[in-house]
Amino acid sequence: MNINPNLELYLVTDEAACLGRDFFWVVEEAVKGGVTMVQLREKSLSTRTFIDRARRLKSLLETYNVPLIINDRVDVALAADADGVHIGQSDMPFQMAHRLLGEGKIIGLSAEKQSDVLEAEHWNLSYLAVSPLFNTPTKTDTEKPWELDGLQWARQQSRHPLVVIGGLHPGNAGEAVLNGATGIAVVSAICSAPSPREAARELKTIVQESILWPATKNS
Ligand SMILES: Cc1ncc(COP(=O)(O)OP(=O)(O)O)c(N)n1
Ligand SMILES: Cc1ncsc1CCOP(=O)(O)O
Ligand SMILES: [Mg+2]
Repeated sequence: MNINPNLELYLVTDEAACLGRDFFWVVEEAVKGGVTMVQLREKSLSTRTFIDRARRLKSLLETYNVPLIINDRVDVALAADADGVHIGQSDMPFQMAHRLLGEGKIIGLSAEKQSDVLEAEHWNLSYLAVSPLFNTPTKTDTEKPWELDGLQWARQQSRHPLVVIGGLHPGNAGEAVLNGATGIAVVSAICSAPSPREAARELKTIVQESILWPATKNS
């Protein structure tokens, strides 16, 4: 697996946000709309059910060549032969996760405050998540949102690709990229959309146009 994945549009799953629709249908529609990476984020499943879900998702995503990331759980990532893990500041430390996973796996880390960004310079991350960028009802146990000025600061300080998460939607995705994000991660903007495929398509277009914007603005 390429440990420098395409981060443009990163879907973080939440079955409760799928409005009663089939979880795998929602993810597959999102992938058909242009999602470039998927994180399986499960907070209440048993370990066995988590592994079963991860293995099924892995075989679905393989057919689209889209990497699967497991939230929090290095053991589940190993059991499902996922492409990597996402760890936060209260999860397994980076060095341990890296040692257990070995080379060739994607490792992403959440930065919730300035000292997290500075500390992360020591590690070979695949990406650093600026988390949360904006307030979001999807996750409320967070530090203060970074907002766009905080994102600009993180962009100046960090050598890593930056993913932003928290409150992203079509109305603010472009400004996130223009202020330093390499890509955006979303839960509700895709999982709860009437059409996850169309929502993903719209967000992907915005991100890609914003990446190109400085180069094309005078052409
Ligand atoms: C892409 C991405 N960014 C941030 C998070 C949040 O991780 P964490 O702070 O560990 O919180 P939980 O998601 O585990 O509740 C994430 N999952 N993904
Ligand atoms: C998992 C996570 N980590 C930081 S904010 C968040 C939730 C983002 O959800 P939404 O895209 O619905 O705001
Ligand atoms: Mg976590």
